Amino acid sequence: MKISIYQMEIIPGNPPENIRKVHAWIEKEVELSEPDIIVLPEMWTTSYTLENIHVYADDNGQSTVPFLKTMAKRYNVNIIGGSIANKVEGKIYNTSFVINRQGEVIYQYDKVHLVPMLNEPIYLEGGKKVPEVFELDGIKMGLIICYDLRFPEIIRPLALEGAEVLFIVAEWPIDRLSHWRNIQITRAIENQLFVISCNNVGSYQSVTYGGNSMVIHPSGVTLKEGSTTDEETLNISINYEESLEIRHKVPVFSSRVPGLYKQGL
Ligand SMILES: NC(=O)CCC(=O)C(=O)O
Repeated sequence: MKISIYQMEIIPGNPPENIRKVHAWIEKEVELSEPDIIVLPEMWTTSYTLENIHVYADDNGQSTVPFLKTMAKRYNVNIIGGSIANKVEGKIYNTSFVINRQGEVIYQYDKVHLVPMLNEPIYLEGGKKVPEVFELDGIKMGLIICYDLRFPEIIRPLALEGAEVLFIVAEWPIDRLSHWRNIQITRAIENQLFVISCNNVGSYQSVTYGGNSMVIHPSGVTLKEGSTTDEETLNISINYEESLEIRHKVPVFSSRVPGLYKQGL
């Protein structure tokens, strides 16, 4: 499975220009690398321009989703569509869309945990459903959005339901880069799955975003990592079945004692 990750410098508050930028990147990337999956960052049409997000938000994804569907179908590629500010019935969600090679939206997720450090709860509405497993090319996967990474309770069920790959789309600030890197490695090890993340670079107002998009093997080894400051593309080919080998060697899942664990906390 070949994956291309766009560690993008997002133009703040300019959805049409960001769509043009992603369009050009996809065209070039498909020709160069022929990926099976491409991955975009969180809030890639606007960045965290939250004071004006009601102006920039996409109404029910109607500008962004048809664009992503066209790209997927035209280039025969699956798309983990980062996330966008998505206005639904007057509320704005941080929503991710997953599109298959046929150009169909096969999964949609509204970010559940809104990040107080970026004032997200003031401007956005949290999702009401935890992430679920979806399939691309017959492989089970999960997807979370940035701050969700700090909540292992929504990631474990994905692994228990068979996800072998976890995508993280993010706009993670440079100030907490060590958390970003270390928690991802921990999630890969504890859940014995591939972690594939896409962060942005660049700054908006006083926040600088820290890149370091990552691909982590289920053993915890970092296979690929972006720079902290530069817009770039990460290309990697993974064999998702290696997660099964790791699960066989260190059988964490069969050692679990769920009957003893506290529910609902
Ligand atoms: N965009 C985000 O959710 C940022 C998360 C963050 O800054 C943190 O968890 O720290």
